[in-house]
Amino acid sequence: MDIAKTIEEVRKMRYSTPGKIALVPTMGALHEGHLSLVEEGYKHADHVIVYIFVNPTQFAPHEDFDAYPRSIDDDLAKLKKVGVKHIFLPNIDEIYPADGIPCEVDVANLNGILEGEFRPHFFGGVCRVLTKMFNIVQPHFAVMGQKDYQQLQIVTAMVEDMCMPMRVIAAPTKREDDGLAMSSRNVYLNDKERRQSTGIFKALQQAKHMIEVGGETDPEVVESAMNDIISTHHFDSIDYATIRHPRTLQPIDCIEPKLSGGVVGLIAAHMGKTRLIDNMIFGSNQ
Ligand SMILES: Nc1ncnc2c1ncn2[C@@H]1O[C@H](COP(=O)(O)OP(=O)(O)OP(=O)(O)O)[C@@H](O)[C@H]1O
Ligand SMILES: CC(C)(CO)[C@@H](O)C(=O)[O-]
Ligand code: BAL
Repeated sequence: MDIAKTIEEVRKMRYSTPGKIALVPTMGALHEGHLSLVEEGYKHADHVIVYIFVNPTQFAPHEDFDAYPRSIDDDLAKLKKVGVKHIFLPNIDEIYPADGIPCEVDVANLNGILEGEFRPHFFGGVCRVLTKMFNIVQPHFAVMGQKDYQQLQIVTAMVEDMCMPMRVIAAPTKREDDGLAMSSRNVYLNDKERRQSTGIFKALQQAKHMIEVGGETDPEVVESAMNDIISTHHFDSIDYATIRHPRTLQPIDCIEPKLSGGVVGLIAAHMGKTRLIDNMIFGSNQ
């Protein structure tokens, strides 16, 4: 495995590697969801570069930057097993030099809502680090997970609107057998919380059934059912459980079954000290 630690090293790695390059951005603590992004990368590109960087600018001071799970040796072993040969593992100073003058990258219509309302630092930090990483590595593709649906829409919009010469590829959400979306933060859940946490998937499944089988068109009726299911699973609080337009992420008046791309159900809720998010597309094939 070739591990680049500096911008100079990763550029050298990237330009001495012929063919198409897919970049898989991660914050480490890798699970099968991340490995599925690698697999997707190899469908489109000759080489996959994975970066591992816990990005400080997307965490608010009260959030879990220090506690965020870190397991570099384990991560590298997992990547080796799925055939990844190119890793970028920068330290914080390499990406955010102390004498750098910070720039903001703002996808204005999408940054302030949903996740952006509850984590105001989040998308500014994500867009900033990804702009840096995309410019550093200059890949043909970046592979990102649908689990972080709003992040995927924002990064896709950023790449398109800023005419970055690359394409964002969306990879489906990998789930545990009981439906819980895989996430690095799932390790925070104790056994009881882990069992209750399936409430989010169950709420999304119920919404899917109401829309696709029951023909429900009123978003408020579906949102109310999702909230009820999450509440019965003893979540401590719900940040949102909502039905939105799949690209603009704006609220909709009516769930129009023929709407191209369907609608998206998005949930963020707190189970103990763990904040979980998930989403599902409904009605896209009708
Ligand atoms: N279950 C999953 N299926 C597919 N992709 C995923 C899954 N979980 C995360 N990803 C994707 O992996 C990339 C890196 O995400 P990240 O390192 O934050 O992992 P995470 O599991 O989402 O962690 P966190 O618990 O911090 O949300 C993102 O593009 C994210 O959407
Ligand atoms: C895309 C990302 C790696 C940027 O730090 C992060 O937000 C994540 O892990 O989803
Ligand atoms: N999975 C997105 C990274 C974060 O929640 O900080």
